[in-house]
Amino acid sequence: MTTPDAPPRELTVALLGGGTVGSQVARLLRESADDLAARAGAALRLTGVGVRDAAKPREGIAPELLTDDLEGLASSGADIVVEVMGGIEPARSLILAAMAAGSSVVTANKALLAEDGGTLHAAAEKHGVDLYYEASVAGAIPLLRPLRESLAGDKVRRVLGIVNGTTNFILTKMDEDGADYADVLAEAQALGYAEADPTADVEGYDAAAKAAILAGLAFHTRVRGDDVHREGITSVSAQDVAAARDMGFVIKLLAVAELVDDEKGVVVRVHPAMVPRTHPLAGVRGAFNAVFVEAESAGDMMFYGRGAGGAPTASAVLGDIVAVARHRLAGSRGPGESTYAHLDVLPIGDATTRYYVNLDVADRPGVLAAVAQAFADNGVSIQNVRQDGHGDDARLVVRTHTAADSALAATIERLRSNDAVRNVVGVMRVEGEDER
Ligand SMILES: NC(=O)C1=CN([C@@H]2O[C@H](COP(=O)(O)OP(=O)(O)OC[C@H]3O[C@@H](n4cnc5c(N)ncnc54)[C@H](O)[C@@H]3O)[C@@H](O)[C@H]2O)C=CC1
Ligand SMILES: N[C@@H](CC=O)C(=O)O
Ligand code: NA
Repeated sequence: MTTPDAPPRELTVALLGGGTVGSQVARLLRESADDLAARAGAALRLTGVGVRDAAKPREGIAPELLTDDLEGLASSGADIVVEVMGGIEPARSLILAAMAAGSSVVTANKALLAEDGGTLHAAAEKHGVDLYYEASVAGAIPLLRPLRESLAGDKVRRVLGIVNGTTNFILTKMDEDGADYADVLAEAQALGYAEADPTADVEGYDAAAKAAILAGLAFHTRVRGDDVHREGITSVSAQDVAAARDMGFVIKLLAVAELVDDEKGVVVRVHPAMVPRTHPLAGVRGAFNAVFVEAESAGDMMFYGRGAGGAPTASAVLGDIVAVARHRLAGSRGPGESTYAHLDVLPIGDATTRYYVNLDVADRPGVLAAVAQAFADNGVSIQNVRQDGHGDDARLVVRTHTAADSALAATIERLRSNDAVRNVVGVMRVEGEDER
């Protein structure tokens, strides 16, 4: 390959964070310097890497670049400040200080964007700088720019997918190897997929933050992480995984954001769901992510790729750095926040989906009819029932047609109060059956 002519200018880059992602960003800035300069239109010079312990050597980062003075680095007036440290504070203050000093910001921090993205966007607007965050959702996969730019002329109705690599890695190993949850989590941590506190992954907070960001971009409204209905995977047992497998399903942690109520509101939810093994999401294994976007004119689209890990995430960060660099050279900015739609974020009860309900019931006449009545009285239509007797008890597995979450919740409450229902063994939403 020929080496391009030396670019006429230099832009400075300050890096806040030198961990899994930051170290890969530093490596790519160094190893791909010539290509990046040719693409951006200026050389990109790394001026410093902010870390907790600047005395600790980091492979691939020159020791003189390391600093624990993150405030000084953030407000140094670098052309681009890259925040890959994570957490709410001091990341938020450092980003705001960087913008006040005239720097454009690239961040991978979904927790912060979902908590207080409005403040960051307002500051970017005020100071006339860019705020880019492709790495914050679905790692390497180009997803936010397509939503923010390519689909700006369409109307998105639904976004559904797997957006957390750690939990998908865990669920895949549980499904394929019958692996133990704790061992798999440790492996995901060692591979650099998990958050600093992996509770964020396994309890669904990370996916909820990403769902909030996706919903905001897809529907031009503001959604915060706290608005998202969230259930993690900690209550998914090996038995649940095996039962799903027996029925031809796989359990995935899904993030769903959809327009509801005649498009007056949105429901945004993160929870484990059973997906048919024939569905494309079932084949998304390990730390890969996949997101379906349903838009009015475009129809259905699927975005697939690596959702976690140092190098894949750094790829998305570098893409943003080049975009932001081009804007600075042109004296322009990318698109700002678009929240003109002001949609209500509605409760989970307004969501509609199918369900799988697993019950232990007394094996005596009339029980099946009573169970069916509980569903019927709450307007939940049964798709099929499987009954296996064992001793005095019977196991009933009920699959429903599409129903409101509130109706299903009322049905379960009614079943729990029925003496003949000894135990509600499992309740799980079923997604992706319609496409079969
Ligand atoms: N690891 C991954 O696969 C992905 C991570 N992200 C996001 O990227 C960001 C960074 O993630 P990782 O690199 O995995 O984290 P990490 O824990 O490996 O690295 C964090 C870095 O920031 C520094 N840091 C953190 N808090 C600091 C403080 N208060 N003062 C000084 N230095 C501090 C640490 O010293 C370390 O160098 C997070 O926002 C994470 O959510 C996004 C997509 C994927
Ligand atoms: N912990 C996250 C990292 C990427 O966003 C995940 O597992 O997906
Ligand atoms: Na992405």
